[in-house]
Amino acid sequence: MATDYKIKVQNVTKEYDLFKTQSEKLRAFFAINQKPVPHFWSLMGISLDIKPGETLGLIGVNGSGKSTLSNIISGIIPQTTGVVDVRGDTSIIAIGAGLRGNLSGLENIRLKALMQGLTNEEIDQLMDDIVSFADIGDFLYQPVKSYSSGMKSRLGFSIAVHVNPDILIIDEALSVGDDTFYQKCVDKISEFKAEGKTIIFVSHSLKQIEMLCDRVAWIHYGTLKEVGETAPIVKDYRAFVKWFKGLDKKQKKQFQRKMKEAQKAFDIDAYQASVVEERQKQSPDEKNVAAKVKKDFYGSVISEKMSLRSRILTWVVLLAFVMVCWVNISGHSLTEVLSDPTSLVQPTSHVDKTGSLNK
Ligand SMILES: Nc1ncnc2c1ncn2[C@@H]1O[C@H](COP(=O)(O)OP(=O)(O)OP(=O)(O)O)[C@@H](O)[C@H]1O
Repeated sequence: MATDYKIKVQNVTKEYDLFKTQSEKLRAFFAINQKPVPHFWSLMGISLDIKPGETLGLIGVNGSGKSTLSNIISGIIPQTTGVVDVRGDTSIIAIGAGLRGNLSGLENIRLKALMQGLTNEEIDQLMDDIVSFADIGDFLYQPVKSYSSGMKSRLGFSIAVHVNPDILIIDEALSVGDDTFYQKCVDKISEFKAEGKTIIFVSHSLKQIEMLCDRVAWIHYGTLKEVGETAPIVKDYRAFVKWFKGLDKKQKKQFQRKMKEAQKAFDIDAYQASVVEERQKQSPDEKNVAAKVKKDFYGSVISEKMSLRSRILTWVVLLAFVMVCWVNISGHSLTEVLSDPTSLVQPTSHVDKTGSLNK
């Protein structure tokens, strides 16, 4: 069946637990954390369709959630709720995304291409093109951790555009290259556009956005503020930036604090209820709306937190493991312990060669 979208994002949220230490994280995992952990909602319900062959720009101030959204679409991180339907292979270019610091540039090319599903023969055929586009000279043989951000971006961009993805996601990767490389990238993006590929372009450069994007989504502190034709959205965003710049230092801080507080206080259940209400209003005859919305919210999501059932199961497995170890150490047989658990705390008795019972 033909589809009218290449990527569908519906009611997508992303929650982060703001743990202070690793042990706090571990205790929360085993549900033995007493202190409540503050939460932060990086995305608070984004719904958006991206059409096949379009270039969609993502704009917004620092920390608004652009990278979170593009990472969810490219499958790097899971969403907390919502549907993300991506119809094709994605390749993401962010500064250093997916590059392994301890491997050389050459090894990274092979690894990333293999991960994109290419065979070794296909990689061998592409290798010269990738190397020549990246143009990083002998650094190719050095570990990527020694690269500058510009070099990482060159390598990442070159790999991503040569593995021939259906969907290209470019997250700020053009902001760190020099002019020559920038032009090469723009030409490559235009080539992709002409081939009818779908592109998501994240950038703070409104000039680049205006030059490359058919439509723009303005992400504003975790919400989708506006989406539509490039010119009017960029105009509105410029007006917001001008307004913000006009505030004094204290007003700016206050505004940012207010927005971040709202992201901490976001109530996912209230949001879900509002989606149910909206859907009921739109289609009053539809049955089981609440159940359907619940399925849309959580049906395609692998929870990062353990459910009560999983927690109980984990504890049972752990206790069983400790018990088996204890039985082993104690010298009693398992059947003996199962029939009389108190024998675990009693000394082992055994029959010696003469047939007498020793304790
Ligand atoms: N792993 C994490 N743990 C906690 N908070 C996170 C994590 N990753 C991102 N965030 C928070 O989520 C919010 C959105 O971050 P994101 O990187 O998506 O923003 P952005 O719009 O891409 O910002 P920028 O323009 O600066 O790149 C930020 O407030 C950030 O601090």
